[in-house]
Amino acid sequence: MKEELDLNKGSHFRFWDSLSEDKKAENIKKIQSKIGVHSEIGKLRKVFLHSPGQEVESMTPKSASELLYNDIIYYKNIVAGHAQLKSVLSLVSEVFEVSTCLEEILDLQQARNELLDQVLYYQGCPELKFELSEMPSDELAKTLITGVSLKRNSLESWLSSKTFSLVPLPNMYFMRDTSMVVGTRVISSRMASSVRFTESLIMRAIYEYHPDLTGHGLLLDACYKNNDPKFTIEGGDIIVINEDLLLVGISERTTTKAVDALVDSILSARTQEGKTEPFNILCVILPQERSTIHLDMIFTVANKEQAVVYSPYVLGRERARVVRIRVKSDGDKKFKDVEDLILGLRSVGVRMDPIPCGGDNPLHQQREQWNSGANLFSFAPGKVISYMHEHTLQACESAGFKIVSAKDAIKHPALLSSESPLVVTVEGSELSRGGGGPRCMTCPVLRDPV
Ligand SMILES: NC(=[NH2+])NCCC[C@H](N)C(=O)O
Repeated sequence: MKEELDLNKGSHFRFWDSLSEDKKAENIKKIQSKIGVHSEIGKLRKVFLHSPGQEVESMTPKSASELLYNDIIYYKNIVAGHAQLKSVLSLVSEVFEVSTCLEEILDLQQARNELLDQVLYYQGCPELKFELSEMPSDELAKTLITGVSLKRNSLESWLSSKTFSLVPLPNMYFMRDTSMVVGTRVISSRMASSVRFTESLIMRAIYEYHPDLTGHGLLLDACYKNNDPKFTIEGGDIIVINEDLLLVGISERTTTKAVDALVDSILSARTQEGKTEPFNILCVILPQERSTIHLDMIFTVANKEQAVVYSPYVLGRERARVVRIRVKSDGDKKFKDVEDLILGLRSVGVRMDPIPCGGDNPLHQQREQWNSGANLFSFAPGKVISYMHEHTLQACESAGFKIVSAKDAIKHPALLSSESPLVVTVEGSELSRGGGGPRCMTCPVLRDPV
């Protein structure tokens, strides 16, 4: 961001920085009931979702790829699939709709003012400030997500190739990427693509001001570190295995620079919390391809010792390189290449048996992975939500999971508390064309310990 605007004036986070170490530790205890994610599978208590709206229809075939979509998609066709996801999650957890939280913080004058300044400055349309600040909060929240068309009221705008002054946010329903809770703190993402930057500003403001969430420090404030294109980090690349182990994708979206900074932030957060045991990060160097934008496109945890994987990049000859970083509390770091992700996990005491996305046939593997078949979301140990991919579901069944459709689960919620591992399937043929699956659409805020 350019220099003139003081983006660090956010009151809560600045206040946090000024606290003594003892006060920070006290606050961390208080916030533990509000936010906390120490695994991928702990019983879900709070989760962010965004039910997609008209913003998804803002793109044309020409702009789709720039807006990070595989194709244009139709709002009507994705509503049902997303509603199934939301209904299932509402049966097991509190669901925060982002637009509602946004609306609520926009009632606070300071939050409204700061967020508007940041978004309009970043999008290069400060002239909209007056018009937008006069809007009621619900209308403003909607406008920030669906955008404002360019008014053709000058020669410059008449001849402009732009369609919008304030660009819409069609990727907003991929909640996973723009912020994340790791342990008891938040990482505010720095998006690799500018078309998603406003989303991360919105999420940062929500964590800063929303009464149900505020009260913690930021683990990494990457959102504001936006002068350096080599410093980007997105939630789809961060997988929390346990309190002492993270998996990180080094990808088109998450850079080594950002991960180095993350390691240092975790180290200082752990020091504040009085933790003395070493922690590990397994870094998976992903191929820079459209279908592997994030680590969670090739690996998601489905149960205590089971993960759905895209075998070619996790286990096969083309497998991704994996580097283990072991960090001691005195700051000593050891780097080591490990054989593959599964063995890397073993090397730090975690067993994960792979369930192959698409089964064993390379054709099915490629087709189902492309449509986010390896991207499952766990709402409790052994309870996952997946799109309907025939061969992946068969592989899950062989690995001991029962399959239940979201429709049936919504009609008979008792199905969700079955003893056996469960895959709940949602209709995703159209949603997946936005480029992600159930894990990408969810951002857990609070989970029980496993
Ligand atoms: N965690 C994920 N895999 N997210 C998928 C995000 C898809 C979105 N269209 C993007 O490219 O940013």
